[in-house]
Amino acid sequence: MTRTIVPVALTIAGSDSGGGAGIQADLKTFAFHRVHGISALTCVTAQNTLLVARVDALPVEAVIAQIAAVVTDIGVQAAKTGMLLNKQIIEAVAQQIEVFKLQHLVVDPVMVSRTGAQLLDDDAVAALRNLLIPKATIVTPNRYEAQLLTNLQINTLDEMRIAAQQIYQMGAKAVLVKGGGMEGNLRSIDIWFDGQRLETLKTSLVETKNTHGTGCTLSAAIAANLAIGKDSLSAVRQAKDYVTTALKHSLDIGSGVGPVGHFFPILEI
Ligand SMILES: Nc1ncnc2c1ncn2[C@@H]1O[C@H](COP(=O)(O)OP(=O)(O)OP(=O)(O)O)[C@@H](O)[C@H]1O
Ligand SMILES: Cc1ncc(COP(=O)(O)O)c(N)n1
Repeated sequence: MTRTIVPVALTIAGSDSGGGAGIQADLKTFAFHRVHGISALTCVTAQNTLLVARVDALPVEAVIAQIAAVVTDIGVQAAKTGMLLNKQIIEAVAQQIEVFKLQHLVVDPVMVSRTGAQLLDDDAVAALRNLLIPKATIVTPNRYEAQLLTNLQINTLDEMRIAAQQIYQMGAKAVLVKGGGMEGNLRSIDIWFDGQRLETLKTSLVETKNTHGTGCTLSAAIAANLAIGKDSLSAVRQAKDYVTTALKHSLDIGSGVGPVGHFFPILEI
């Protein structure tokens, strides 16, 4: 029997019981890209389209064991981090990335949910900045996260550009400052900086309130594209197109902020 060769991507993130963000969004996104998804769960949220009712962290040892189990046996072409919740988990994840020399790493510095809940402890921001961002192939802060990382106020495209350049100095190979949390037309514009190229990436603006999971979906799609072998900027451009399509097919479920439609309708790649 011949072995099927399939690209593999790892997500290290939290569970969203509502199925719109976190591990659930990541695995759907990997599957859409025909990449086999493997996962290490960091925490379990009781969450819906309205709120995050509760968060339970997994023991650090459980996070370490999951990463070790999948990486040592299955192997991985690209990885992403999402909700890491606390300093201890960030330290353990950073260490595992080093031990297993994980390449093609997308760091999504998840801090607050679309419904306003805090998803990262206050004392964990420094650990994220010092331990994880320097290991990132691409780091993908949204407006709020970029503000917290840089201590800048970000209201304009130029301020997004300045933030991207400052975050680049923290050691990531490339930075994508996302515009979803900006006002008006800036919502569909992201800024890319890799030390040389400062690019403005723009897609059509989708008018929908159902934007839950856009950031998780984007970083997972970037990781999937890296696992397939695309270069970083092409991986980001194609991932952004995928998120735009998923937003156009977002799901009006629940009574709050619904999720993007990862598969609806089933789209051709
Ligand atoms: N209304 C929109 N129309 C088109 N693109 C959008 C819209 N809102 C967000 N995006 C795009 O979605 C991607 C994710 O950006 P966003 O700033 O929403 O991330 P985020 O805040 O981390 O998401 P999350 O909701 O998962 O926390 C970016 O490429 C952004 O440009
Ligand atoms: C487990 C988990 N991970 C990430 C997010 C951020 O996504 P959003 O900002 O769309 O709520 C979330 N709400 N839950």
